[in-house]
Amino acid sequence: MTVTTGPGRPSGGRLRGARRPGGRLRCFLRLALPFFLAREGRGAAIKFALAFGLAIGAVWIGFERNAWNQTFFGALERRDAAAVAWATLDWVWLLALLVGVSVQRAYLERMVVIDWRTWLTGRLLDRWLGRGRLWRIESRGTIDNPDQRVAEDARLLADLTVDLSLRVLLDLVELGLYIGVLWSLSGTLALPLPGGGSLDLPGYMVIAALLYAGIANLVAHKLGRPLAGLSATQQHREADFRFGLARLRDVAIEVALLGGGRREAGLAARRFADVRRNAVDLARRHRIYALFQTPFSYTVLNISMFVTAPAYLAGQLDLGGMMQARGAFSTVVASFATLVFAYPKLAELSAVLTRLEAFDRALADRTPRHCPHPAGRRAAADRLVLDGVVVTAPDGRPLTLPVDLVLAPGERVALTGASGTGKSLLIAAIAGAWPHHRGRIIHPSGGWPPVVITQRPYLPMLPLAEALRYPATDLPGTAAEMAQLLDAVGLGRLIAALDGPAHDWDRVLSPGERQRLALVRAVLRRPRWLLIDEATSALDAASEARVLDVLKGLHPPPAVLMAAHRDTAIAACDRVVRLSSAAGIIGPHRTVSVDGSSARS
Ligand SMILES: Nc1ncnc2c1ncn2[C@@H]1O[C@H](COP(=O)(O)OP(=O)(O)OP(=O)(O)O)[C@@H](O)[C@H]1O
Repeated sequence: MTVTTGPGRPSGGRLRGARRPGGRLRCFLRLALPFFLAREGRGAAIKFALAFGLAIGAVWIGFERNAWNQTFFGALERRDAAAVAWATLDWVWLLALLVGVSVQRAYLERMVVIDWRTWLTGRLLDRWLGRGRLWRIESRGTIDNPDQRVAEDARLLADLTVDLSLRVLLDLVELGLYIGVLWSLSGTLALPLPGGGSLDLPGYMVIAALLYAGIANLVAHKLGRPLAGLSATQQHREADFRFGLARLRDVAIEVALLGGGRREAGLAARRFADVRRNAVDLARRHRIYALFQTPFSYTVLNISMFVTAPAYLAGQLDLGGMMQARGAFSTVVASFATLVFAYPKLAELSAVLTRLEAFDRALADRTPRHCPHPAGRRAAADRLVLDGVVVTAPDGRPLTLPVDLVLAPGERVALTGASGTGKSLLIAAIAGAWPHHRGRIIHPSGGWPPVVITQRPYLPMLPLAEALRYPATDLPGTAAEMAQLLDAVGLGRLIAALDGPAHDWDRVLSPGERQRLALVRAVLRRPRWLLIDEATSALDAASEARVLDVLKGLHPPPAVLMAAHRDTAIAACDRVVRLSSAAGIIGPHRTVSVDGSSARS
């Protein structure tokens, strides 16, 4: 037995778009560290190390190709045909090696992305769909499109982190390798001073390369900073647009009957206009960025010529040496200016982490599925007790007046009240799915959690027998029992479909048929506590009578709390609790027995 009390106002309102310093990095570490400690992560780490090793191999080949400049151009300068021919053969061999290494490296890199994404997706799914968080997050409405954060943001995070981390590591290796080469080729430049004399500048090419790349990094940061915010908005609007389209499939029949196709096209076009508007802003910012990045990329080689020319003119380098120094200079600049080339992707990564950070915080909600808090208060007997329970909206606004109720095993109580008085939410609160309530809900010690039948039952796209066992996979109910129950509720024609193919049952069955299947499913679970939310509202009188007969004939009889409007359903219960909305009727709730006498509950 456990007691639940409402947690009061949610703190979820801060989640949308909230940012905290270092939050993105912490969020990344929270997601990444457990992966590398898990078995899958260790396998991926080995693949990453191999990909990195191959990438270093490619750097080494590049290094050899750079040294090849010296050999080839030296031979050319000496007009040594044989040496030129050998150098050409070397070039072919290095190229073949480079192709092999690069292809295998790209493959391993993709495999690491797949492993990382698989683990990440599984973890996000487990956390999102576990402990009743799916509904809690949905009911607060503070996280937009969580489905797309699992599908799209996890994919982007895996892609971008593997790509960027490999790139940064390689840049560091290249930088270390080529700085030494460039330093040794630079020699010492004697800078003439205005008052006569000169200033000796050792390793001047290294200093020039680092200065040049450092300034480029600063400019890249200045110009690229707005890209992160624009990328986040783009991902958000794309997700809204996709969700709107996907939702249309669920309401296709209603849209068709209402003749709403054109209007829906207009609404979708309006959402797409939001996508487009931000995409244009993003494209403009990319253009500004490219106005800097493109000339930077194209001019690195030329600049390297101007920087290395003084050493050639001073006779410190021959032509081959100058060509080698030129290659080394470009590589040092390109590796040190890693920000310039990676900024657009870094901005995208930052946007993804901003979205995942808010999601991650919502997923950190530790409210237990069925017994929020405080646990430990015991009921005197095996009963469900509601003590002054007020159901509230997520913002704390009361939706009902205080409800007192005691439900004993085997009892059947009807919950009535005008539409919108909070019957469904009270049932959800008792079941632990609606955390917004005050007062105490004391759960019974045995047979809890209850089995709940909702007004619009959900049947997963599985073969019918499996859909009837959902969410369990191995209920004790046999095929014969299922068939008997289907027959009892007037759905004998579906017996043949029990082990047939999966269908989208929401589409191929009527609401009344789905309600009857939901009752069969609940009975198969042999409930001790049954919460029913207008589960016969779509049935004709005869079908409803059959369903109520099944309910009354259960042995041992479960305790039933049934939200109902119809007299027939109410008559099947021992007592009635009438609910009034907090905004409507003022006065105490009354428990009324069906024979007409009434008593304070
Ligand atoms: N997520 C929500 N946030 C805020 N208010 C909500 C939310 N869900 C429902 N409500 C409001 O709570 C009130 C009670 O809703 P509920 O569905 O429990 O009524 P009900 O008595 O079951 O109605 P009906 O008999 O029509 O099924 C309604 O006024 C509804 O607008």
